Amino acid sequence: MRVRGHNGARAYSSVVSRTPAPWPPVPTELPEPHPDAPAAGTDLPPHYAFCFGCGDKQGDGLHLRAKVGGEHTIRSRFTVTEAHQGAPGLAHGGLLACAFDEALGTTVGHLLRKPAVTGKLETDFLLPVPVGTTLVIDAHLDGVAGRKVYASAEGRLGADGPVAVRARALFVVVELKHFLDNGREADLRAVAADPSLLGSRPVELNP
Ligand SMILES: CCCCCCCCCC(=O)SCCNC(=O)CCNC(=O)[C@H](O)C(C)(C)COP(=O)(O)OP(=O)(O)OC[C@H]1O[C@@H](n2cnc3c(N)ncnc32)[C@H](O)[C@@H]1OP(=O)(O)O
Repeated sequence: MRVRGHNGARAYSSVVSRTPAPWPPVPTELPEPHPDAPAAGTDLPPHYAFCFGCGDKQGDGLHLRAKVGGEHTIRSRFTVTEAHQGAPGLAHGGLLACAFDEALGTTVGHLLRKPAVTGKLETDFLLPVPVGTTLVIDAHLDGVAGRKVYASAEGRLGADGPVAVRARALFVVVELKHFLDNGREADLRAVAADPSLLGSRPVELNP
């Protein structure tokens, strides 16, 4: 059914439907984790010190921490602080989406051990997330079709709490050239000078 957006543009009601579309949207294979993928129970260090999602050097970042779960899952946690507010005392939805981007990207990167970037990220916000909450995000690698990698996640208000956010994402596997060609030179040089800024990486980078 066609509906009209507020600006008169044509839209399709399926875009805003709560009925989930088939996922993954194309036929995929679910590969075995890479032989060098970290074992279940491994705590994963930040992948880049200045990453807003996980970096230690981002004061008001999310400081997400991740641990390998089962074969295709990684559990991440982050605690919502005052710096993450959208409405008084509540997390900003865009920052919650950032947390899921990070949790899903970490899952893809560590289990496949290939560099990949987010092509598409969908979020369903089911419950408000108050400041002080630790959001526990369980992310799952769902399937691979060529360079396209599909992953999904749900985030709970505490480990045993209700699901507050769900997300699904498409990642696209890229060459290292993607980062070298597009990254700001000063930051690439900083990493070359101090490789420890890249604390956890699925492949060796040598910018
Ligand atoms: C241990 C490591 C932990 C890392 C955690 C990091 C978490 C954070 C991750 C990020 O936030 S990454 C930053 C945000 N993302 C970007 O900056 C990506 C910007 N986009 C691009 O650079 C390019 O558009 C992209 C590399 C995604 C694709 O360009 P390409 O020219 O390489 O590929 P192409 O456009 O041919 O797309 C490849 C396939 O993906 C499909 N595709 C790409 N974008 C899509 C999209 N948005 N929706 C649906 N399909 C999409 C595309 O149709 C195609 O499908 P087919 O193979 O079937 O033809």
